Amino acid sequence: MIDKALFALPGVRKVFPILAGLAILQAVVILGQALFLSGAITQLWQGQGFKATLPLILGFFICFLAREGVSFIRQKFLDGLAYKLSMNLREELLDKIFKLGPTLAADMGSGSLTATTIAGIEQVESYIKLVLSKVLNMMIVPVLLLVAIIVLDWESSIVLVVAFPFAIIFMILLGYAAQGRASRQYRSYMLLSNHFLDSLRGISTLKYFGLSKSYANSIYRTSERFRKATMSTLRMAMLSTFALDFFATLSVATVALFLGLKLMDGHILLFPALAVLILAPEYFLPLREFASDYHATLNGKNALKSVNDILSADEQVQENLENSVQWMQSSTLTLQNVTKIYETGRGVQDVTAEISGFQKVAIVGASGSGKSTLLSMLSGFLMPTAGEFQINVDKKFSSLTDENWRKSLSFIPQNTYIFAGTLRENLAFYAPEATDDEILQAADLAGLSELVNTIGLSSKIGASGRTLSGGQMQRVALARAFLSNTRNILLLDEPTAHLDIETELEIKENILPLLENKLVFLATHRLHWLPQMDVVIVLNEGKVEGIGSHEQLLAENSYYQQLIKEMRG
Ligand SMILES: Nc1ncnc2c1ncn2[C@@H]1O[C@H](COP(=O)(O)OP(=O)(O)OP(=O)(O)O)[C@@H](O)[C@H]1O
Repeated sequence: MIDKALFALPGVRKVFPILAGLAILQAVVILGQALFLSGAITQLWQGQGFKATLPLILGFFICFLAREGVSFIRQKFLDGLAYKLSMNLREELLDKIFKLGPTLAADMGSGSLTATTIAGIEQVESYIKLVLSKVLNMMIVPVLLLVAIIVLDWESSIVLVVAFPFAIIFMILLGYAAQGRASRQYRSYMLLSNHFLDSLRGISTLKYFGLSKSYANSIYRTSERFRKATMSTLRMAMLSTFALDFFATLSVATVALFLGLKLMDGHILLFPALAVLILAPEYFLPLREFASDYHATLNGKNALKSVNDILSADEQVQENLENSVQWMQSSTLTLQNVTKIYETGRGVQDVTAEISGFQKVAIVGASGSGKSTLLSMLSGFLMPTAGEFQINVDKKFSSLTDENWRKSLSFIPQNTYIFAGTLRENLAFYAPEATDDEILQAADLAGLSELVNTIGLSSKIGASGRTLSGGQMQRVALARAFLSNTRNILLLDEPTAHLDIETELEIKENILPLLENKLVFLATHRLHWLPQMDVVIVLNEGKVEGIGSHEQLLAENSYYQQLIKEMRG
Protein backbone atom coordinates (compact mmCIF):
# COMPACT_ATOMS: atom_id res chain seq x y z
CA MET A 1 0.00 0.00 0.00
CA ILE A 2 2.90 2.33 0.70
CA ASP A 3 4.79 2.59 -2.53
CA LYS A 4 8.55 1.98 -2.27
CA ALA A 5 9.09 3.61 -5.69
CA LEU A 6 7.89 6.92 -4.31
CA PHE A 7 10.33 6.84 -1.44
CA ALA A 8 13.12 5.97 -3.84
CA LEU A 9 12.71 9.30 -5.66
CA PRO A 10 15.79 11.46 -5.05
CA GLY A 11 15.45 13.81 -2.11
CA VAL A 12 12.20 12.33 -0.79
CA ARG A 13 13.78 10.73 2.26
CA LYS A 14 15.47 14.01 3.13
CA VAL A 15 12.13 15.80 3.54
CA PHE A 16 10.85 13.21 6.01
CA PRO A 17 12.20 15.05 9.09
CA ILE A 18 10.46 18.29 7.97
CA LEU A 19 7.17 16.52 7.30
CA ALA A 20 7.48 14.54 10.55
CA GLY A 21 8.15 17.82 12.44
CA LEU A 22 5.03 19.38 10.89
CA ALA A 23 2.98 16.26 11.78
CA ILE A 24 4.16 16.49 15.42
CA LEU A 25 3.31 20.22 15.46
CA GLN A 26 -0.11 19.39 14.04
CA ALA A 27 -0.72 16.79 16.78
CA VAL A 28 0.31 19.33 19.44
CA VAL A 29 -2.07 22.03 18.15
CA ILE A 30 -4.92 19.49 17.81
CA LEU A 31 -4.29 18.54 21.42
CA GLY A 32 -4.18 22.23 22.42
CA GLN A 33 -7.42 22.87 20.57
CA ALA A 34 -9.16 19.97 22.36
CA LEU A 35 -7.84 20.90 25.82
CA PHE A 36 -8.67 24.63 25.49
CA LEU A 37 -12.14 23.92 24.14
CA SER A 38 -12.97 21.34 26.81
CA GLY A 39 -11.52 23.66 29.49
CA ALA A 40 -13.65 26.58 28.26
CA ILE A 41 -16.86 24.49 28.11
CA THR A 42 -16.16 23.01 31.57
CA GLN A 43 -15.64 26.47 33.09
CA LEU A 44 -18.80 27.85 31.47
CA TRP A 45 -20.67 24.74 32.70
CA GLN A 46 -19.36 25.37 36.19
CA GLY A 47 -20.87 28.88 35.99
CA GLN A 48 -17.68 30.90 35.66
CA GLY A 49 -18.08 34.11 33.69
CA PHE A 50 -17.16 34.69 30.06
CA LYS A 51 -14.27 36.92 31.12
CA ALA A 52 -12.66 34.17 33.17
CA THR A 53 -13.06 31.75 30.26
CA LEU A 54 -11.74 34.21 27.65
CA PRO A 55 -8.05 33.09 27.85
CA LEU A 56 -9.11 29.49 27.16
CA ILE A 57 -11.29 30.57 24.23
CA LEU A 58 -8.37 32.63 22.90
CA GLY A 59 -6.07 29.64 23.36
CA PHE A 60 -8.51 27.54 21.33
CA PHE A 61 -8.54 30.09 18.49
CA ILE A 62 -4.75 30.39 18.48
CA CYS A 63 -4.46 26.59 18.19
CA PHE A 64 -7.13 26.59 15.49
CA LEU A 65 -5.18 29.18 13.48
CA ALA A 66 -1.91 27.37 14.13
CA ARG A 67 -3.46 24.15 12.77
CA GLU A 68 -4.55 25.90 9.57
CA GLY A 69 -1.07 27.50 9.39
CA VAL A 70 0.65 24.10 9.65
CA SER A 71 -1.58 22.73 6.86
CA PHE A 72 -0.85 25.75 4.68
CA ILE A 73 2.94 25.54 5.17
CA ARG A 74 2.94 21.78 4.52
CA GLN A 75 0.87 22.23 1.37
CA LYS A 76 3.16 24.99 0.05
CA PHE A 77 6.23 22.92 0.83
CA LEU A 78 4.82 19.81 -0.86
CA ASP A 79 3.63 21.78 -3.91
CA GLY A 80 7.19 23.00 -4.48
CA LEU A 81 8.73 19.60 -3.83
CA ALA A 82 6.26 17.70 -6.04
CA TYR A 83 6.72 20.23 -8.86
CA LYS A 84 10.51 19.95 -8.68
CA LEU A 85 10.51 16.15 -8.51
CA SER A 86 8.03 15.76 -11.35
CA MET A 87 9.94 18.20 -13.56
CA ASN A 88 13.17 16.26 -12.94
CA LEU A 89 11.36 13.01 -13.65
CA ARG A 90 9.97 14.38 -16.93
CA GLU A 91 13.43 15.56 -17.98
CA GLU A 92 14.92 12.15 -17.14
CA LEU A 93 12.09 10.43 -18.98
CA LEU A 94 12.50 12.52 -22.14
CA ASP A 95 16.22 11.93 -22.05
CA LYS A 96 15.66 8.18 -21.80
CA ILE A 97 13.00 8.19 -24.54
CA PHE A 98 15.50 9.83 -26.90
CA LYS A 99 18.17 7.33 -25.89
CA LEU A 100 15.87 4.37 -26.44
CA GLY A 101 14.80 5.78 -29.79
CA PRO A 102 11.88 4.82 -32.00
CA THR A 103 11.90 1.19 -30.82
CA LEU A 104 10.23 2.33 -27.58
CA ALA A 105 7.44 4.19 -29.40
CA ALA A 106 6.92 1.16 -31.62
CA ASP A 107 6.74 -1.21 -28.63
CA MET A 108 4.64 0.97 -26.33
CA GLY A 109 2.61 2.93 -28.87
CA SER A 110 3.05 6.67 -29.40
CA GLY A 111 -0.28 7.41 -27.72
CA SER A 112 0.55 5.77 -24.41
CA LEU A 113 4.11 7.11 -24.51
CA THR A 114 2.73 10.65 -24.90
CA ALA A 115 0.10 10.06 -22.21
CA THR A 116 2.79 8.79 -19.79
CA THR A 117 5.07 11.77 -20.48
CA ILE A 118 2.37 14.44 -20.14
CA ALA A 119 -0.63 13.26 -18.08
CA GLY A 120 1.35 10.50 -16.32
CA ILE A 121 3.89 12.92 -14.86
CA GLU A 122 1.05 15.21 -13.70
CA GLN A 123 -0.52 12.23 -11.93
CA VAL A 124 2.83 11.47 -10.30
CA GLU A 125 2.97 15.10 -9.10
CA SER A 126 -0.42 14.85 -7.38
CA TYR A 127 0.59 11.48 -6.03
CA ILE A 128 3.70 12.92 -4.36
CA LYS A 129 1.66 15.75 -2.85
CA LEU A 130 -1.10 13.52 -1.51
CA VAL A 131 0.85 10.57 -0.24
CA LEU A 132 3.87 12.11 1.44
CA SER A 133 1.98 14.23 3.96
CA LYS A 134 -0.82 11.76 4.55
CA VAL A 135 1.38 8.76 5.22
CA LEU A 136 3.45 10.62 7.80
CA ASN A 137 0.36 12.15 9.41
CA MET A 138 -1.17 8.71 9.65
CA MET A 139 1.95 7.33 11.31
CA ILE A 140 2.52 10.15 13.80
CA VAL A 141 -0.69 12.02 14.73
CA PRO A 142 -2.80 9.07 16.01
CA VAL A 143 0.10 7.83 18.19
CA LEU A 144 0.58 11.21 19.91
CA LEU A 145 -3.16 11.71 20.38
CA LEU A 146 -3.46 8.20 21.82
CA VAL A 147 -0.81 9.02 24.43
CA ALA A 148 -2.86 12.09 25.45
CA ILE A 149 -6.08 10.00 25.57
CA ILE A 150 -4.36 7.36 27.78
CA VAL A 151 -3.41 10.12 30.21
CA LEU A 152 -6.95 11.59 30.15
CA ASP A 153 -8.91 8.31 30.31
CA TRP A 154 -7.08 5.03 29.71
CA GLU A 155 -10.30 3.01 29.46
CA SER A 156 -11.41 4.97 26.33
CA SER A 157 -8.01 4.42 24.81
CA ILE A 158 -8.61 0.63 24.85
CA VAL A 159 -11.56 1.01 22.43
CA LEU A 160 -9.44 3.18 20.14
CA VAL A 161 -6.38 0.90 20.30
CA VAL A 162 -8.50 -2.14 19.44
CA ALA A 163 -10.36 -0.35 16.61
CA PHE A 164 -7.29 1.05 14.85
CA PRO A 165 -5.70 -2.19 13.51
CA PHE A 166 -9.12 -3.40 12.33
CA ALA A 167 -9.58 -0.16 10.39
CA ILE A 168 -6.11 -0.58 8.86
CA ILE A 169 -6.75 -4.22 7.86
CA PHE A 170 -10.06 -3.22 6.38
CA MET A 171 -8.42 -0.42 4.43
CA ILE A 172 -5.68 -2.73 3.14
CA LEU A 173 -8.22 -5.29 1.91
CA LEU A 174 -10.31 -2.71 0.09
CA GLY A 175 -7.14 -0.99 -1.07
CA TYR A 176 -5.96 -4.15 -2.83
CA ALA A 177 -9.32 -4.51 -4.55
CA ALA A 178 -9.16 -0.85 -5.64
CA GLN A 179 -5.55 -1.32 -6.83
CA GLY A 180 -6.59 -4.13 -9.18
CA ARG A 181 -9.38 -2.01 -10.61
CA ALA A 182 -7.14 1.05 -10.92
CA SER A 183 -4.53 -0.98 -12.84
CA ARG A 184 -7.25 -2.12 -15.25
CA GLN A 185 -8.39 1.50 -15.55
CA TYR A 186 -4.82 2.66 -16.31
CA ARG A 187 -4.37 -0.04 -18.94
CA SER A 188 -7.59 0.96 -20.67
CA TYR A 189 -6.48 4.62 -20.53
CA MET A 190 -3.24 3.70 -22.32
CA LEU A 191 -5.17 1.65 -24.88
CA LEU A 192 -7.53 4.55 -25.49
CA SER A 193 -4.57 6.95 -25.96
CA ASN A 194 -2.97 4.65 -28.55
CA HIS A 195 -6.22 3.97 -30.32
CA PHE A 196 -7.15 7.63 -30.48
CA LEU A 197 -3.77 8.81 -31.78
CA ASP A 198 -3.55 6.03 -34.38
CA SER A 199 -7.05 6.83 -35.66
CA LEU A 200 -6.24 10.54 -35.78
CA ARG A 201 -3.06 9.88 -37.75
CA GLY A 202 -4.82 7.66 -40.23
CA ILE A 203 -7.95 9.78 -40.49
CA SER A 204 -7.44 10.65 -44.18
CA THR A 205 -6.92 6.98 -45.08
CA LEU A 206 -9.96 5.99 -43.02
CA LYS A 207 -12.06 8.63 -44.74
CA TYR A 208 -10.72 7.59 -48.14
CA PHE A 209 -11.84 4.01 -47.61
CA GLY A 210 -15.11 5.04 -45.97
CA LEU A 211 -14.07 3.46 -42.67
CA SER A 212 -14.18 6.56 -40.47
CA LYS A 213 -17.62 5.67 -39.06
CA SER A 214 -16.63 2.19 -37.99
CA TYR A 215 -13.44 3.61 -36.40
CA ALA A 216 -15.49 6.25 -34.59
CA ASN A 217 -17.57 3.37 -33.18
CA SER A 218 -14.43 1.54 -32.19
CA ILE A 219 -13.08 4.64 -30.36
CA TYR A 220 -16.48 4.93 -28.67
CA ARG A 221 -16.25 1.30 -27.50
CA THR A 222 -12.71 1.81 -26.17
CA SER A 223 -13.71 4.98 -24.34
CA GLU A 224 -16.76 3.15 -22.91
CA ARG A 225 -14.42 0.46 -21.56
CA PHE A 226 -12.32 3.20 -19.97
CA ARG A 227 -15.44 4.85 -18.48
CA LYS A 228 -16.62 1.55 -17.01
CA ALA A 229 -13.17 0.82 -15.57
CA THR A 230 -13.11 4.33 -14.03
CA MET A 231 -16.59 3.92 -12.53
CA SER A 232 -15.65 0.55 -11.10
CA THR A 233 -12.54 2.05 -9.43
CA LEU A 234 -14.59 4.93 -8.07
CA ARG A 235 -17.26 2.55 -6.73
CA MET A 236 -14.60 0.62 -4.85
CA ALA A 237 -13.03 3.86 -3.59
CA MET A 238 -16.42 5.18 -2.38
CA LEU A 239 -17.14 1.86 -0.70
CA SER A 240 -13.83 1.89 1.14
CA THR A 241 -14.30 5.54 2.22
CA PHE A 242 -17.81 4.82 3.39
CA ALA A 243 -16.75 1.65 5.23
CA LEU A 244 -13.90 3.41 6.99
CA ASP A 245 -16.07 6.38 7.96
CA PHE A 246 -18.69 4.03 9.30
CA PHE A 247 -16.09 2.11 11.28
CA ALA A 248 -14.52 5.27 12.72
CA THR A 249 -17.92 6.76 13.60
CA LEU A 250 -18.93 3.51 15.31
CA SER A 251 -15.74 3.51 17.39
CA VAL A 252 -16.20 7.17 18.38
CA ALA A 253 -19.83 6.46 19.28
CA THR A 254 -18.71 3.55 21.49
CA VAL A 255 -16.21 5.82 23.26
CA ALA A 256 -18.95 8.47 23.68
CA LEU A 257 -21.34 5.87 25.13
CA PHE A 258 -18.79 4.69 27.70
CA LEU A 259 -17.88 8.27 28.58
CA GLY A 260 -21.58 9.14 29.04
CA LEU A 261 -22.10 6.14 31.33
CA LYS A 262 -19.00 7.00 33.35
CA LEU A 263 -20.09 10.63 33.63
CA MET A 264 -23.49 9.58 34.95
CA ASP A 265 -21.85 7.24 37.45
CA GLY A 266 -19.42 10.02 38.41
CA HIS A 267 -16.39 7.94 37.43
CA ILE A 268 -14.98 10.69 35.24
CA LEU A 269 -14.96 14.49 35.34
CA LEU A 270 -16.44 16.64 32.58
CA PHE A 271 -13.07 18.07 31.41
CA PRO A 272 -11.28 14.80 30.53
CA ALA A 273 -14.48 13.31 29.14
CA LEU A 274 -14.98 16.25 26.79
CA ALA A 275 -11.31 16.29 25.77
CA VAL A 276 -11.40 12.55 24.93
CA LEU A 277 -14.64 13.03 23.01
CA ILE A 278 -13.09 15.79 20.92
CA LEU A 279 -9.84 13.87 20.38
CA ALA A 280 -11.44 10.53 19.40
CA PRO A 281 -12.53 11.63 15.85
CA GLU A 282 -9.20 13.44 15.43
CA TYR A 283 -7.48 10.13 16.20
CA PHE A 284 -9.14 8.52 13.14
CA LEU A 285 -8.97 11.60 10.92
CA PRO A 286 -5.49 11.01 9.33
CA LEU A 287 -6.50 7.45 8.45
CA ARG A 288 -9.77 8.63 6.91
CA GLU A 289 -8.00 11.39 4.98
CA PHE A 290 -5.50 8.87 3.61
CA ALA A 291 -8.29 6.47 2.63
CA SER A 292 -10.44 9.17 1.02
CA ASP A 293 -7.59 10.20 -1.30
CA TYR A 294 -6.27 6.68 -1.77
CA HIS A 295 -8.11 6.05 -5.04
CA ALA A 296 -6.80 9.40 -6.37
CA THR A 297 -3.26 8.25 -5.65
CA LEU A 298 -3.64 4.90 -7.43
CA ASN A 299 -3.37 6.45 -10.90
CA GLY A 300 -0.24 8.26 -9.75
CA LYS A 301 1.17 4.98 -8.49
CA ASN A 302 0.49 3.29 -11.85
CA ALA A 303 1.90 6.27 -13.75
CA LEU A 304 5.07 6.22 -11.61
CA LYS A 305 5.44 2.50 -12.34
CA SER A 306 5.08 3.18 -16.06
CA VAL A 307 7.69 5.95 -15.88
CA ASN A 308 10.07 3.74 -13.88
CA ASP A 309 9.59 0.88 -16.36
CA ILE A 310 10.78 3.17 -19.15
CA LEU A 311 13.62 4.60 -17.06
CA SER A 312 14.90 1.14 -16.17
CA ALA A 313 14.63 -0.23 -19.74
CA ASP A 314 17.87 -1.47 -21.25
CA GLU A 315 19.36 1.09 -23.58
CA GLN A 316 20.47 -1.80 -25.73
CA VAL A 317 23.48 0.00 -27.19
CA GLN A 318 26.08 -2.33 -25.83
CA GLU A 319 28.74 -1.47 -28.40
CA ASN A 320 29.77 1.91 -29.76
CA LEU A 321 31.56 2.85 -32.91
CA GLU A 322 34.59 4.86 -31.95
CA ASN A 323 34.22 7.48 -34.68
CA SER A 324 31.66 8.51 -37.22
CA VAL A 325 31.70 6.25 -40.25
CA GLN A 326 33.26 7.71 -43.39
CA TRP A 327 31.97 5.27 -45.99
CA MET A 328 34.46 4.72 -48.80
CA GLN A 329 34.93 2.54 -51.85
CA SER A 330 36.96 0.12 -49.71
CA SER A 331 34.41 -0.07 -46.85
CA THR A 332 32.47 -3.26 -46.12
CA LEU A 333 29.31 -4.09 -44.22
CA THR A 334 28.62 -7.69 -43.28
CA LEU A 335 25.26 -8.96 -42.06
CA GLN A 336 25.41 -12.32 -40.30
CA ASN A 337 22.03 -14.02 -39.68
CA VAL A 338 20.39 -10.68 -38.90
CA THR A 339 16.91 -11.36 -37.54
CA LYS A 340 14.01 -9.35 -36.18
CA ILE A 341 10.95 -11.24 -35.04
CA TYR A 342 8.08 -9.09 -33.74
CA GLU A 343 5.71 -10.22 -30.99
CA THR A 344 3.34 -11.28 -33.75
CA GLY A 345 5.89 -13.88 -34.90
CA ARG A 346 6.39 -12.01 -38.21
CA GLY A 347 9.47 -10.06 -39.30
CA VAL A 348 12.76 -10.92 -41.01
CA GLN A 349 14.92 -13.97 -40.44
CA ASP A 350 18.59 -14.84 -40.99
CA VAL A 351 19.72 -12.22 -43.48
CA THR A 352 23.35 -12.89 -44.34
CA ALA A 353 25.01 -10.62 -46.88
CA GLU A 354 28.26 -8.86 -47.63
CA ILE A 355 28.01 -5.37 -49.05
CA SER A 356 30.94 -3.22 -50.03
CA GLY A 357 31.89 0.18 -51.41
CA PHE A 358 29.33 2.25 -53.27
CA GLN A 359 27.10 -0.66 -54.19
CA LYS A 360 23.44 -0.10 -54.97
CA VAL A 361 21.43 -2.72 -53.10
CA ALA A 362 17.76 -3.29 -53.88
CA ILE A 363 15.53 -5.06 -51.38
CA VAL A 364 12.52 -6.60 -53.08
CA GLY A 365 9.66 -8.84 -52.06
CA ALA A 366 5.90 -8.92 -51.81
CA SER A 367 4.10 -6.66 -49.36
CA GLY A 368 4.84 -7.79 -45.80
CA SER A 369 7.96 -9.75 -46.81
CA GLY A 370 10.14 -7.67 -44.46
CA LYS A 371 11.72 -4.95 -46.62
CA SER A 372 10.99 -2.07 -44.22
CA THR A 373 12.04 -4.17 -41.24
CA LEU A 374 15.43 -4.90 -42.81
CA LEU A 375 15.89 -1.23 -43.75
CA SER A 376 14.92 -0.11 -40.23
CA MET A 377 17.60 -2.40 -38.79
CA LEU A 378 20.15 -1.05 -41.26
CA SER A 379 19.20 2.51 -40.34
CA GLY A 380 19.65 1.71 -36.66
CA PHE A 381 16.01 2.45 -35.77
CA LEU A 382 15.22 -1.14 -34.98
CA MET A 383 17.13 -3.49 -32.73
CA PRO A 384 17.56 -7.00 -34.20
CA THR A 385 16.51 -9.93 -32.05
CA ALA A 386 19.49 -11.95 -33.28
CA GLY A 387 22.47 -11.78 -35.61
CA GLU A 388 25.47 -9.51 -36.06
CA PHE A 389 26.78 -6.64 -38.15
CA GLN A 390 30.39 -5.94 -38.96
CA ILE A 391 31.62 -2.65 -40.38
CA ASN A 392 34.98 -3.05 -42.14
CA VAL A 393 37.16 -5.34 -40.04
CA ASP A 394 36.06 -3.66 -36.86
CA LYS A 395 34.46 -5.61 -34.01
CA LYS A 396 31.01 -7.16 -34.41
CA PHE A 397 27.83 -5.35 -33.35
CA SER A 398 24.48 -6.78 -32.39
CA SER A 399 22.74 -3.65 -33.73
CA LEU A 400 23.46 -0.48 -35.70
CA THR A 401 21.76 1.77 -33.15
CA ASP A 402 24.95 3.73 -32.53
CA GLU A 403 24.67 7.47 -33.12
CA ASN A 404 27.88 7.58 -35.19
CA TRP A 405 26.33 5.17 -37.71
CA ARG A 406 23.09 7.17 -37.87
CA LYS A 407 25.04 10.38 -38.42
CA SER A 408 26.63 8.89 -41.51
CA LEU A 409 23.36 8.06 -43.29
CA SER A 410 20.26 9.63 -44.80
CA PHE A 411 17.08 7.65 -44.37
CA ILE A 412 13.96 8.23 -46.40
CA PRO A 413 11.22 6.17 -44.75
CA GLN A 414 7.96 5.18 -46.37
CA ASN A 415 6.09 7.87 -44.51
CA THR A 416 8.07 11.05 -44.18
CA TYR A 417 7.64 13.08 -41.05
CA ILE A 418 7.12 16.78 -41.59
CA PHE A 419 8.19 18.74 -38.51
CA ALA A 420 6.23 21.78 -37.38
CA GLY A 421 8.40 24.54 -38.83
CA THR A 422 9.19 26.34 -42.06
CA LEU A 423 9.61 24.66 -45.41
CA ARG A 424 13.26 25.75 -45.27
CA GLU A 425 13.83 24.00 -41.90
CA ASN A 426 12.15 20.86 -43.17
CA LEU A 427 14.18 20.73 -46.36
CA ALA A 428 17.47 21.41 -44.60
CA PHE A 429 16.80 18.69 -42.00
CA TYR A 430 20.04 16.75 -42.64
CA ALA A 431 22.05 19.87 -43.54
CA PRO A 432 20.95 22.80 -41.35
CA GLU A 433 23.90 24.86 -42.57
CA ALA A 434 22.76 24.74 -46.25
CA THR A 435 22.30 28.08 -48.02
CA ASP A 436 19.00 29.12 -49.62
CA ASP A 437 20.50 28.55 -53.07
CA GLU A 438 21.45 24.98 -52.18
CA ILE A 439 18.01 24.38 -50.68
CA LEU A 440 16.28 25.73 -53.81
CA GLN A 441 18.42 23.54 -56.03
CA ALA A 442 17.60 20.42 -54.00
CA ALA A 443 13.90 21.34 -54.00
CA ASP A 444 14.06 21.72 -57.76
CA LEU A 445 15.67 18.30 -58.22
CA ALA A 446 12.95 16.74 -56.05
CA GLY A 447 10.25 18.41 -58.16
CA LEU A 448 9.22 20.88 -55.48
CA SER A 449 9.79 24.13 -57.42
CA GLU A 450 6.09 24.76 -57.83
CA LEU A 451 5.42 24.49 -54.10
CA VAL A 452 8.44 26.66 -53.24
CA ASN A 453 7.36 29.29 -55.76
CA THR A 454 3.82 29.30 -54.39
CA ILE A 455 4.41 29.42 -50.65
CA GLY A 456 8.09 30.39 -50.28
CA LEU A 457 10.74 28.80 -48.08
CA SER A 458 9.64 30.68 -44.95
CA SER A 459 6.06 29.35 -44.86
CA LYS A 460 5.13 27.20 -41.92
CA ILE A 461 4.30 23.59 -42.75
CA GLY A 462 3.43 20.54 -40.63
CA ALA A 463 1.38 20.63 -37.45
CA SER A 464 1.43 24.41 -37.08
CA GLY A 465 1.02 25.33 -40.73
CA ARG A 466 0.13 24.20 -44.21
CA THR A 467 -0.51 20.49 -44.79
CA LEU A 468 1.38 18.81 -47.63
CA SER A 469 0.08 16.01 -49.82
CA GLY A 470 1.64 12.52 -49.63
CA GLY A 471 3.58 13.18 -52.84
CA GLN A 472 4.84 16.57 -51.61
CA MET A 473 5.99 15.02 -48.33
CA GLN A 474 7.92 12.38 -50.22
CA ARG A 475 9.55 15.05 -52.39
CA VAL A 476 10.57 16.92 -49.21
CA ALA A 477 12.21 13.69 -48.05
CA LEU A 478 14.04 13.36 -51.36
CA ALA A 479 15.18 16.99 -51.24
CA ARG A 480 16.55 16.34 -47.75
CA ALA A 481 18.63 13.49 -49.16
CA PHE A 482 19.76 15.63 -52.14
CA LEU A 483 21.04 18.25 -49.69
CA SER A 484 23.09 16.01 -47.43
CA ASN A 485 26.37 15.67 -49.27
CA THR A 486 28.36 14.53 -46.26
CA ARG A 487 26.18 11.49 -45.53
CA ASN A 488 27.21 8.90 -48.06
CA ILE A 489 25.04 6.00 -46.97
CA LEU A 490 21.54 6.30 -48.33
CA LEU A 491 18.54 4.24 -47.25
CA LEU A 492 15.38 4.63 -49.29
CA ASP A 493 12.13 2.88 -48.40
CA GLU A 494 9.93 3.07 -51.48
CA PRO A 495 11.01 6.68 -52.13
CA THR A 496 8.54 7.24 -54.93
CA ALA A 497 5.58 5.17 -53.74
CA HIS A 498 3.26 8.20 -53.45
CA LEU A 499 4.04 9.45 -56.96
CA ASP A 500 2.42 8.47 -60.25
CA ILE A 501 4.64 6.51 -62.63
CA GLU A 502 5.33 9.48 -64.99
CA THR A 503 6.43 11.74 -62.13
CA GLU A 504 8.38 8.87 -60.63
CA LEU A 505 10.36 8.31 -63.83
CA GLU A 506 10.97 12.07 -64.07
CA ILE A 507 12.26 12.27 -60.50
CA LYS A 508 14.23 9.06 -60.94
CA GLU A 509 16.41 10.88 -63.44
CA ASN A 510 17.27 13.33 -60.65
CA ILE A 511 17.71 10.59 -58.08
CA LEU A 512 20.19 8.52 -60.12
CA PRO A 513 23.09 11.03 -59.93
CA LEU A 514 22.42 11.33 -56.18
CA LEU A 515 23.18 7.62 -55.84
CA GLU A 516 26.70 8.04 -57.23
CA ASN A 517 29.52 7.52 -54.72
CA LYS A 518 27.11 6.37 -52.05
CA LEU A 519 26.23 3.05 -50.51
CA VAL A 520 22.53 2.72 -51.32
CA PHE A 521 19.83 0.44 -49.95
CA LEU A 522 16.54 0.78 -51.78
CA ALA A 523 13.37 -1.10 -50.86
CA THR A 524 11.05 -1.07 -53.83
CA HIS A 525 8.06 -2.61 -55.53
CA ARG A 526 8.96 -1.04 -58.86
CA LEU A 527 10.65 -3.13 -61.47
CA HIS A 528 12.36 -0.32 -63.36
CA TRP A 529 14.88 0.27 -60.56
CA LEU A 530 16.28 -3.25 -60.60
CA PRO A 531 18.53 -3.27 -63.69
CA GLN A 532 20.40 -0.26 -62.25
CA MET A 533 21.14 -2.05 -59.00
CA ASP A 534 24.37 -3.96 -58.26
CA VAL A 535 22.83 -6.38 -55.76
CA VAL A 536 19.24 -7.47 -55.20
CA ILE A 537 18.14 -9.05 -51.91
CA VAL A 538 14.95 -11.05 -52.50
CA LEU A 539 12.70 -11.53 -49.48
CA ASN A 540 9.78 -13.89 -49.18
CA GLU A 541 7.73 -13.92 -45.94
CA GLY A 542 10.72 -12.73 -43.93
CA LYS A 543 13.23 -15.17 -45.42
CA VAL A 544 15.95 -14.52 -48.01
CA GLU A 545 15.08 -16.25 -51.30
CA GLY A 546 18.21 -15.10 -53.09
CA ILE A 547 20.97 -12.51 -53.31
CA GLY A 548 22.71 -11.49 -56.52
CA SER A 549 22.59 -9.20 -59.51
CA HIS A 550 19.30 -8.69 -61.34
CA GLU A 551 20.55 -10.65 -64.36
CA GLN A 552 21.95 -13.48 -62.25
CA LEU A 553 18.73 -13.87 -60.27
CA LEU A 554 16.61 -13.62 -63.37
CA ALA A 555 18.55 -16.50 -64.88
CA GLU A 556 18.76 -18.73 -61.80
CA ASN A 557 16.12 -17.90 -59.22
CA SER A 558 12.59 -19.18 -59.90
CA TYR A 559 11.04 -17.17 -57.06
CA TYR A 560 12.61 -13.98 -58.46
CA GLN A 561 11.33 -14.81 -61.95
CA GLN A 562 7.82 -15.22 -60.55
CA LEU A 563 8.13 -11.98 -58.53
CA ILE A 564 9.26 -10.04 -61.58
CA LYS A 565 6.25 -11.40 -63.48
CA GLU A 566 3.97 -10.15 -60.69
CA MET A 567 5.73 -6.75 -60.63
CA ARG A 568 5.16 -6.41 -64.37
CA GLY A 569 1.49 -6.93 -63.51
N1 LIG B 1 5.84 -3.09 -35.40
C1 LIG B 1 5.45 -4.28 -35.81
N2 LIG B 1 4.89 -5.14 -34.94
C2 LIG B 1 4.50 -6.37 -35.34
N3 LIG B 1 4.62 -6.83 -36.59
C3 LIG B 1 5.17 -6.02 -37.51
C4 LIG B 1 5.61 -4.71 -37.18
N4 LIG B 1 6.13 -4.13 -38.29
C5 LIG B 1 6.01 -5.05 -39.29
N5 LIG B 1 5.44 -6.17 -38.83
C6 LIG B 1 5.19 -7.41 -39.58
O1 LIG B 1 6.43 -7.88 -40.09
C7 LIG B 1 6.29 -8.32 -41.42
C8 LIG B 1 7.24 -7.52 -42.32
O2 LIG B 1 6.79 -6.17 -42.36
P1 LIG B 1 7.50 -5.04 -43.22
O3 LIG B 1 6.77 -3.77 -43.01
O4 LIG B 1 8.94 -5.07 -42.93
O5 LIG B 1 7.24 -5.57 -44.70
P2 LIG B 1 7.43 -4.82 -46.09
O6 LIG B 1 7.98 -5.83 -46.99
O7 LIG B 1 8.18 -3.56 -45.89
O8 LIG B 1 5.92 -4.48 -46.46
P3 LIG B 1 5.39 -3.31 -47.44
O9 LIG B 1 5.95 -3.59 -48.79
O10 LIG B 1 3.90 -3.49 -47.38
O11 LIG B 1 5.86 -2.03 -46.84
C9 LIG B 1 4.84 -8.12 -41.80
O12 LIG B 1 4.18 -9.37 -41.65
C10 LIG B 1 4.31 -7.12 -40.81
O13 LIG B 1 2.96 -7.38 -40.54
